Amino acid sequence: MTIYFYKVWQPYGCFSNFSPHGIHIQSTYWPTVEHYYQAQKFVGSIDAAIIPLIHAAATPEEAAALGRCSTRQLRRDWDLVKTEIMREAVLKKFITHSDIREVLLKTGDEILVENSPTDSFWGCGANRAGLNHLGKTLMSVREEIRNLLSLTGIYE
Ligand SMILES: Nc1nc(O)c(N)c(N[C@@H]2O[C@H](COP(=O)(O)O)[C@@H](O)[C@H]2O)n1
Repeated sequence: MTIYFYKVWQPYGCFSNFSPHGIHIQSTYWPTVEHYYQAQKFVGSIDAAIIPLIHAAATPEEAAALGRCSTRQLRRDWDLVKTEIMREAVLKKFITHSDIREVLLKTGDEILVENSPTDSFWGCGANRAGLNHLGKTLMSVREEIRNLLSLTGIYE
């Protein structure tokens, strides 16, 4: 059975990057993965001044709106690095928060799909044929955590 998720208040909402699960990365605390991901778009760009505003955004929706502003210049390598940046943040989220780690592990080998009607890169898009990179990232993180647990048990 494929598991579809999207909004935080829907089933499996903890898989959304908008879920309220903070992460520490390189000594900085980010309130959600979405805050971190949107801010990384501007590292090293001439519009890097937006980063503290994204960091301070009251909600992930606000962080996303700031990061999606089309008049600002993204870092040049964004398309090359964004999937690895996302993977690092999502892995950190599920290593940090044991309750949602259990939810992820309990999905077994089910296919996970971000059911975004508007995003066919991170999600499946309106026709459900999109690339689903967030779902793929979650499945890869699930596998990595499973392997880490079986080797060391360090997250117990
Ligand atoms: N608009 C919106 N609402 C949500 O609740 C979402 N989960 C998403 N998807 C996330 O948006 C991010 C991609 O943003 P960019 O298009 O690269 O600015 C990514 O975290 C998706 O999972 N969107």
